[in-house]
Amino acid sequence: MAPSAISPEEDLGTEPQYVEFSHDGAWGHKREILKGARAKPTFEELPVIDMSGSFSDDFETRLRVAQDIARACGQVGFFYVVNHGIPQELMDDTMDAARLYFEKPLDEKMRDHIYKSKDLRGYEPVHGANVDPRTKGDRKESFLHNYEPSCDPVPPVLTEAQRALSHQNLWPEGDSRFKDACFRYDSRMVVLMRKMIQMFALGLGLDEHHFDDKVTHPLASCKMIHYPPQDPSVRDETGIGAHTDFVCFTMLLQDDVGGLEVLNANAHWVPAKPVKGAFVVNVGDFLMRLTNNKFLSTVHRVTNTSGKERYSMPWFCSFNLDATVEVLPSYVTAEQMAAYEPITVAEVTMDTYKLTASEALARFKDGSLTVQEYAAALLARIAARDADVQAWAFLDPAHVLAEAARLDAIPADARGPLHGVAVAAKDIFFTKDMPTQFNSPIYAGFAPQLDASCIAVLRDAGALILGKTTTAEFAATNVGPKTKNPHDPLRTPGGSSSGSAAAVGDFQAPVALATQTGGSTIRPGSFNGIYALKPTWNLISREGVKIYSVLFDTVGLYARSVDDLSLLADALNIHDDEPATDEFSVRGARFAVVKTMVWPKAGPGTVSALAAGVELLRKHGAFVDEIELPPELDELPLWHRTWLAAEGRTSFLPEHRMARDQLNDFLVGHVENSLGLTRAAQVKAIDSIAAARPVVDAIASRYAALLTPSVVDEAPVGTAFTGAAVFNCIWTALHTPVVNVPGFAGANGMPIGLSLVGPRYRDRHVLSVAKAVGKIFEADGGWTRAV
Ligand SMILES: O=C(O)CCC(=O)C(=O)O
Ligand SMILES: [Fe+2]
Repeated sequence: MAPSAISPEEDLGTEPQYVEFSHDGAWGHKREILKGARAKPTFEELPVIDMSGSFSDDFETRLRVAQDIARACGQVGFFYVVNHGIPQELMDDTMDAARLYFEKPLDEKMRDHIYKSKDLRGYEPVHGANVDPRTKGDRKESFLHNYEPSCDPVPPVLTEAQRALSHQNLWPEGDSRFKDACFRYDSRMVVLMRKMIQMFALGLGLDEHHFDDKVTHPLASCKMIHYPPQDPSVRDETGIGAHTDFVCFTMLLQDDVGGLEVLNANAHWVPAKPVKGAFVVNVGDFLMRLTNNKFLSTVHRVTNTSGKERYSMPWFCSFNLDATVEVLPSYVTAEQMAAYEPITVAEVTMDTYKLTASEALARFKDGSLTVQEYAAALLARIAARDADVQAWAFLDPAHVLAEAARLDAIPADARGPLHGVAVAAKDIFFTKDMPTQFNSPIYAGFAPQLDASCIAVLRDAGALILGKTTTAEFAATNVGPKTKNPHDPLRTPGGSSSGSAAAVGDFQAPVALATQTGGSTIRPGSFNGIYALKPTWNLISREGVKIYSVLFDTVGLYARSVDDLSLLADALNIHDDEPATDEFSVRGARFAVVKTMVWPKAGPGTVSALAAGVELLRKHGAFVDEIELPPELDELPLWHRTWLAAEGRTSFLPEHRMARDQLNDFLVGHVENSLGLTRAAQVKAIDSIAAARPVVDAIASRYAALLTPSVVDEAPVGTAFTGAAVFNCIWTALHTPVVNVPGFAGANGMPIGLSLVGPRYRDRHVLSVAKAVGKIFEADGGWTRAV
């Protein structure tokens, strides 16, 4: 059957039919269409409530209005209010301001795009939103701004914390008339909102002022909407898909065109016909929560088949961002327990981009977040930070949102274990839907139509591949791409997985794919203050990843929590022989600190981080031995370098032949064997490494993990040089699993991590150790994440 967003009650057969809608921010709720004998008593029109009595000095008069409102909220969830005190002229002027705004050329409006604002304020073009995932998007453009305390006739006094929470608007540049018009309207609407809240309180049997202190600086926003006419024969497009409003309640101003429809209990659509001078008021999800479902957050939609342009302006009302929404005690009974946990407005509306992958996944599962909302929050974060961080080699927001809509449309029981988890991929992993260019001019515009093996596995598990992140050329040089360290834009994020580490460190993606041939996963992990896993070599397939060294290249992972690394490890089928314990205990465990043969290179930051790490482990009841690797392994770094040159000589031959002048000198040197290395020396190097592996495995097996530096020091200043990999290439050559654990700080406050190392194929064990150790290092290591 062709998808249909319009009039689902047509073609009713004997099978039950449903209307689907989005509720509490998630699509997939449904209500059965009931006809004839099965129909329940329900509303067929929306009540009109005269507000004039609410302004009376007489309590009984106010109470009567409040009771009318409460009745409407309980039976319909929608009503008109007239005599509300907002002058008609002000309504008309604000509508005119909206019309004028939408008449501007698209490219001008796109300068105000919501993705340029961290709080998703500003302009959203036609099809930018897609409430009903069966359609190609909402046929509407809108401009969203929130009420600003400065236009409040009762200006709130905000604490520092409240100011930090508040949402920032994005106003069109050089258009103060538009902004002034919005402020004039808001300064009256916020007063009406407070009056309405008092009526709700009274109607709910509470003191009239019960909620007053929750609306002193409310989260209130005004969305100006323009619905261009839609073609009635186009079935996969609608004005706005069926939904309930997320907020406490909405006060909607609409023009005389019509098109808003409200779903009654029989799943029939009742038109909310335009009534001159009236607001259409509807209950939102928060008010439904407060009243333990007594007030109805009613489903509604807009289809504009009038042939005319339609304009509307919902004013969305919620409590203060730091106010708690909890079920009113008077609505909890022995028969009816509280249906909702207490939650602050901020918790439900903000900082979605900060969720870890595991947290986001839990919210997709409980239906409180859609992948589309999550993707939009990440895109907004990216838009707000991209000029400073520049982590992306390729990112197409429209494609990300389309993918998110596709994922939202998957029925709950068919969703994968990584459903909706957003993954950033270093631009050396092939992606079938995005270019893959290795930061090499030779491959400009290159777009293999195939996913790298691990991308295919992640996608199959339901991951949302966000985009491609910057890399050093072919992930094979120390020359940084454009990317800056999110903790200090004057410093390198490290390399070669520069963009992946910076994106995760900057909350632009919860997790990312990296690779390591020398120190390309662990070093940026340390520089950006995140967890990094370099698994046992070839545990994650490298098929579809540009090759530097077959024997060293290792696919790695980034996250801001060990749980997220484990989540990815599950999806990538990474398992030890013996299942790792969930609750590894540092107390009583034995660690070995290994300074390694390159310790003289350690800077003051790493010297003190390692000392602090040892002290913290001991303080928490661990035994820490100080050990040395056997002296016959002293040449490991040299062997690594020698063998790498052998493989580089092979790997970059095509580029050398095709475009030598566009290839980095270091890689040209590989192909031309500029170091004059003999094959005999290279064979000896790799054989010596191979012989060292079981030796080091045996040492590592005696301990919970080896503790060793991740870096020389904090990220150096400048972005041209990505830093030294001396502390990493040893473990890359040895193929051992390594986890960078953040928590320490250098002389300039930049993050420094330490590496935990285990024997080969004990990756899950090392992760479980890293989880326990990470808690300690993050709590007391001296560095806290603040970007
Ligand atoms: O435009 C309308 O009439 C309704 C808009 C709406 O429901 C919304 O933006 O939530
Ligand atoms: Fe709505």
